[in-house]
Amino acid sequence: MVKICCIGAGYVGGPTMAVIAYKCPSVEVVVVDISKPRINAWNSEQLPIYEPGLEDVVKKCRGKNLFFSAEIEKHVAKADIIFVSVNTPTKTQGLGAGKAADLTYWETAARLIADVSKSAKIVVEKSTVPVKTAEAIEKILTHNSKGISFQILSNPEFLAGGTAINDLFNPDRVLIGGRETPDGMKAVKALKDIYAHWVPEERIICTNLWSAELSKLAANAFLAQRISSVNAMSALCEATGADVSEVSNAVGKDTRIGPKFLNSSVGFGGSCFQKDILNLVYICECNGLPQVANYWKQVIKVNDYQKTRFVNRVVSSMFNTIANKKIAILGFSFKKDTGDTRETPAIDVCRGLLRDEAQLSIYDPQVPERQIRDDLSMRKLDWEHPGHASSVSFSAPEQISVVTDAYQATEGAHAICILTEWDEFRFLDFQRIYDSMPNPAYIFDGRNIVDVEKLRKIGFIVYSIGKPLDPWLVDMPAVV
Ligand SMILES: NC(=O)c1ccc[n+]([C@@H]2O[C@H](COP(=O)([O-])OP(=O)(O)OC[C@H]3O[C@@H](n4cnc5c(N)ncnc54)[C@H](O)[C@@H]3O)[C@@H](O)[C@H]2O)c1
Ligand SMILES: O=c1ccn([C@@H]2O[C@H](COP(=O)(O)OP(=O)(O)O[C@H]3O[C@H](CO)[C@@H](O)[C@H](O)[C@H]3O)[C@@H](O)[C@H]2O)c(=O)[nH]1
Repeated sequence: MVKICCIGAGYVGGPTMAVIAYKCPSVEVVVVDISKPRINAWNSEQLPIYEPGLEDVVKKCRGKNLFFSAEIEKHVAKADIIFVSVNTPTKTQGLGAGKAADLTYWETAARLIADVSKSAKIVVEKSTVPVKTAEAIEKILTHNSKGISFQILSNPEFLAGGTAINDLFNPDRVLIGGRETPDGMKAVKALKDIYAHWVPEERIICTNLWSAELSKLAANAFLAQRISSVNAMSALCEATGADVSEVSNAVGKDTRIGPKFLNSSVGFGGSCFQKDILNLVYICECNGLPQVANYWKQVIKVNDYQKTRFVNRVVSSMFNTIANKKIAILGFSFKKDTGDTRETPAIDVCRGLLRDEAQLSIYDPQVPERQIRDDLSMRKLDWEHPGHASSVSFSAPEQISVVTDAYQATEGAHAICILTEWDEFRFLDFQRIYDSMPNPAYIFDGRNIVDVEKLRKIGFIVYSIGKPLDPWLVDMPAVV
């Protein structure tokens, strides 16, 4: 029986390994983590992450061929294939701070593998890492390994939050990079055989190591660039009377461009896009390519601009003062169907509103109050000026209340900001909400999910990103 061990039981390690176990009953999969609470949660009724379909898959395999354990050394030693799916955040200090990937967790994992291994291993980079990381890992393993053979593969993950299980069941592609030596090719085949249990062969792409590592960063950069492109257009739409949805539709009909990922929004969030682009920028700079670095940096700058533009729109529409006004925040996670708040645009938008002394009443169907409060009070790295002590933090707990339904959040509010596209927000009783709010009652839709005409008929002043402006907003002072 092939034995797989995955180091890192997070958003990627957990779901990915659960699907491998589910699709390959003849393979034993153990997911290990340094966080005991996380492992306990994986072994409980309340899984540590929310993903549609995940619970079902886990329950079908857990205790049969899928195990979660904190005994890292024991399971690493026994495994044939070791996936490393630890976090690779942006470095916050030292060389490359604000851009480079922090590989501390990765290096710790690699050293542990070298220490405890007594037989040949295939080590798979599942985390997103800078190009050439495999070379560094190879050095750590071979210099500490008492002659044991290690093959390093790059097998980046492309799942998206909220659709992880579907993405893993039906991936557009599985990418495997390996050394072009007989042993390297043998290792690639061993991993390919795992995925071949359910992924059609033509969707399993095999490349050299560096192409696989770079393709992951490139894919995220291309995706984020599409969003920044459409968000940049949204500002121009508002200035000219064009409608960004019509523009996206017309542009996306070109088969060379395609319709996906052209939804204008308050900005992209999530743990990957910003981190991976900054990582790419750093790699370009290290390779003497400042023009290429600046090109990609602009994707993040436009994203920051979009969030600031949204906040300024709210403040300027409300006579430049929101001090002590109640503002309802609907949605805090970085997208619907996930409780993940990493880099969610809601953090920056809420902080912007709090700085103008608003009173926020926040509701999200999946994010717990503790998480929201931590996110809003945590110091946040200013990626452009990482050396500054100004990595801003915010703490004014009395300005924030976190509530358990949308009607509670909106009752008595001067304005509503929709920051996540949860389906339930489309079906709210907006007449009831309007009747509970003082006049003028505003809705700022950062996800373009409401029926603007219907809400204007009720009496709301509605702002939708990139849509023709409400007559009320036309003469308000320009934003950023
Ligand atoms: N979240 C996503 O949707 C996504 C998608 C594709 C790729 N990725 C990449 O996958 C990697 C993991 O992301 P994630 O979202 O799962 O992170 P995560 O923070 O949710 O999980 C990482 C886990 O690794 C554990 N860990 C860290 N060091 C360890 C060690 N030495 N030994 C054992 N456990 C250790 C942590 O305790 C944590 O539970 C990152 O490189 C990320 O960029 C993430
Ligand atoms: O048209 C769009 C599409 C997305 N978004 C936003 O973009 C962010 C990221 O969304 P998405 O890409 O769907 O989720 P992630 O979980 O961040 O997934 C991305 O990042 C992962 C981690 O690397 C990759 O594996 C995935 O392929 C890649 O899509 C979210 O805030 C979305 O609301 C938009 O604003 N407009």
